[in-house]
Amino acid sequence: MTEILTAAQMRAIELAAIESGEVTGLELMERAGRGVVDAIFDAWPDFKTARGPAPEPPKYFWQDEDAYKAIVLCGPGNNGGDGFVVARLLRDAGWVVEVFLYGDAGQLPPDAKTNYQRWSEIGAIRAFADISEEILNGASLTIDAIFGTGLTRPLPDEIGNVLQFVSVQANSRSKVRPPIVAVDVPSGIDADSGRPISHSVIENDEGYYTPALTVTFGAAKVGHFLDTCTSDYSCNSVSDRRGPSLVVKPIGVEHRIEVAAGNSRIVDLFEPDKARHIDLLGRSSVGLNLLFLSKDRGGHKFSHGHALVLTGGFGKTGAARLAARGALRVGAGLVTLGVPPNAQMEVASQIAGLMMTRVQGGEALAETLTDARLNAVCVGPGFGHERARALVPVVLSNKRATVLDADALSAFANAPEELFETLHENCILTPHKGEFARLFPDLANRLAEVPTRGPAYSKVDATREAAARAGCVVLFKGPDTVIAAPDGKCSINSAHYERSAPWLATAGSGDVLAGFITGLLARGFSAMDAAETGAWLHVECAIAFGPGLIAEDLPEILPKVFCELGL
Ligand SMILES: NC(=O)C1=CN([C@@H]2O[C@H](COP(=O)(O)OP(=O)(O)OC[C@H]3O[C@@H](n4cnc5c(N)ncnc54)[C@H](OP(=O)(O)O)[C@@H]3O)[C@@H](O)[C@H]2O)[C@@H](O)CC1
Ligand SMILES: Nc1ncnc2c1ncn2[C@@H]1O[C@H](COP(=O)(O)OP(=O)(O)O)[C@@H](O)[C@H]1O
Ligand SMILES: [K+]
Repeated sequence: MTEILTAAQMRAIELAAIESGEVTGLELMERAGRGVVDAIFDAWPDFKTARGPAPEPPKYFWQDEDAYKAIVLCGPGNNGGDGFVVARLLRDAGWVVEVFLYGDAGQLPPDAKTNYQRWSEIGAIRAFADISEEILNGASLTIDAIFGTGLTRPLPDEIGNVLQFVSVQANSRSKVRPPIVAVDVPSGIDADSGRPISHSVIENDEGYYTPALTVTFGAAKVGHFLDTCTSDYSCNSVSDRRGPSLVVKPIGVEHRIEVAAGNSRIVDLFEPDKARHIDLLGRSSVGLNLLFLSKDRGGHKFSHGHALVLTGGFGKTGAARLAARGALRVGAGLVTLGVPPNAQMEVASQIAGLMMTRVQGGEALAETLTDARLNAVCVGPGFGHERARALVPVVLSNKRATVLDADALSAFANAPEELFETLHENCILTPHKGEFARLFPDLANRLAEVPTRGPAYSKVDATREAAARAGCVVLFKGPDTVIAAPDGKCSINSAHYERSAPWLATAGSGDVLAGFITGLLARGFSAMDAAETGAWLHVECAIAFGPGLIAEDLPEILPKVFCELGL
């Protein structure tokens, strides 16, 4: 399990470590700064090997035209303190370093002030007002140590303007610009929601600035995997991989995080509500479920579940066929398509391993569902609103494990409460952003408001509220898919950083996801386990296939993914 933390949780863990006497705040800051410099050298090995140790006297640096140069932007809190440590360590490694401080040095918190003073003994500190385009462009690297987890309100213009410039600089596709390294969190982004706290920089056509590398400490923060924090504009990628990188550097508080993940005492110290924990899906978190994906050696098709995927009418059956193929590939023993008579020929001519049965209206569906072996249903892809309004209530009244996707959601835009009343705990709703807004307009509006303070309302908050209201699992799709259960259990399936899978943005990929989840329900997975495992496998398939992916490829690459997982 990879637990990711809110800013408040991280602060509590840091405080507990300091109060226990195990470590001082100053030492944590030193480790954090060291972690940033190590991550920089890992990401760009040339930066380490091309320069020797710092020669003396310091003024020599300013005359050394070949030395790498870093601009370090320090803020008024401990994030700025980390920046002073980074400045000192880079200087020790032979770099020319220029440091800029926002705010009054006299107001710095104690550890940051100590590091400010240490830097003052060896280098100059200038005000933000002195930053120019020329200075930023002349650097090999810019270090953003302005704000981290302590951002609480909109950025002052003085900082916003610098970030505005930095964002154009970092995002420019036409020119190679110096990369930006964010310390802990890109400044201006709220660590809990991944959203920028209001400033004109967010209006920029180029998007918010994306650091080539973000280095965070102890554990990743929830916001690293949500919303704007994951936007992928940077052309200054680390080494040969596309897109931004996130590195988590240990600073010695990790055992507390592990204890926290184990829900033992320390967790109660700072977060009594265990439903506030958020899991980042990874191989380890779905590992146990993967064991159950293997088929029983002595089993037969009926012992692996029978999924029913309902299709739309003539010319509209492709989406359900994609879902059905996904359900079969993921391991359901049998998959039957429930087809209206006008689409029978269309479907019959395009399937082999799948079965088909006629489902015209509610009565026929009720009759079909008298077969108790049909233990999971997928309803919605390519369905049409009329058919959805007629059949969804029948599906739900039969209390089968059910995935509701696409039109099964949109058809209830005018009366979401009607739908919520009939949902049960074995249901999963899989809305994309538009479908989510139709069913939960107030939550979507809240999510769309420009935040003016941190912690900002997040996709995690919205999905949790939606799940509680609907009374079932909600899987809110996107590159930052959030999955929540009514009891508050929540996870993020991130398709970012090393799991970046933009090829999933292709027609029909959501239908296959609905099919994967339905297949897992047929295999007996609980709603939450099916949603998490299905979503995780979906991204794994996209990564395994790579560029050029279309929805049809997803089920076909699944055997390779299974094979690599050792199934
Ligand atoms: N947790 C850990 O284990 C470790 C954490 N470490 C580091 O500490 C960082 C957190 O430090 P932090 O709490 O001091 O917060 P930070 O982000 O520096 O900013 C707070 C300052 O900014 C100000 N301020 C806020 N918003 C503002 C705005 N819009 N415009 C203007 N000012 C604004 C705010 O002012 P105030 O609200 O108090 O008036 C306060 O002065 C964390 O990200 C990591 O880098 C490591 O050193 C060691 C291990
Ligand atoms: N940029 C992206 N990176 C990763 N996954 C993405 C991206 N864009 C979309 N997805 C995923 O692709 C799927 C698209 O589903 P959906 O919007 O329902 O499309 P469709 O209705 O065409 O199937 C979702 O699972 C979503 O999480
Ligand atoms: K920062």
